[in-house]
Amino acid sequence: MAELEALKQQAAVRAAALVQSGTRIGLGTGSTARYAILELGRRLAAGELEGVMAVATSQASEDLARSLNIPVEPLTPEPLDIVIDGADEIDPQLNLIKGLGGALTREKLVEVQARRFAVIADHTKLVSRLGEKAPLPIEVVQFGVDSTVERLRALGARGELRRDAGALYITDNGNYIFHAHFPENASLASLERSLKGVLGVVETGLFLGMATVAYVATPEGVRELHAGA
Ligand SMILES: O=C[C@H](O)[C@H](O)[C@H](O)COP(=O)(O)O
Repeated sequence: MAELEALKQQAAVRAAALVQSGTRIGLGTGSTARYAILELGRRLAAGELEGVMAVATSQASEDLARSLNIPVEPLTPEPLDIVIDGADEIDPQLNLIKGLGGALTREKLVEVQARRFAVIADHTKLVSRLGEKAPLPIEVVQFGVDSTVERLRALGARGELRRDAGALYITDNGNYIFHAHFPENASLASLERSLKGVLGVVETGLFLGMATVAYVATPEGVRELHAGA
């Protein structure tokens, strides 16, 4: 476990080194993104970086950034120079499953505006096919959730609403999360289109064609991955 934490940190530090003074950055969410935020805070405090502005993908990341004196602003239509975030699964095309930390909607809203979206992870997140290990988190509105879940099941989804310590998990946006499994042969693009068409679905954790680079830490070092390479 301690070894995986060290790997996450190595990937995060590598990506945080890409951030330059005076740029607009997006801060991801989760245990790996947390290391990147800590490293950015360290670089700012050390005077290696100045004049950066950040947009956070969750309240937790915003709170951490503020505690490190990283200036945080709301998301505006202005592009972000770089966004650094973790992932739950990464396929060879750098398509991702994200959202096991519950932040998928804000993450997608921020990452779609990134000039560069750097994914950071340890090697256990690499898969040959999305859905191999992780469920797909789907954010759904609370009102009428049983009806929305029924519509998801009609599309072939198996799974359950996420619960933490017995209670339904509520996102920063006040919604629930459904953790879904789909048949192995589902095409990712058509699955995404179908899910986005389901009444009651706010957003899915499929991040297709969005990542520009991935830094994946292995016991042999940090690998820099590009789509299809
Ligand atoms: O909602 C959470 C995010 O998508 C995370 O980036 C993702 O779950 C990976 O988190 P971790 O780095 O903790 O494995």
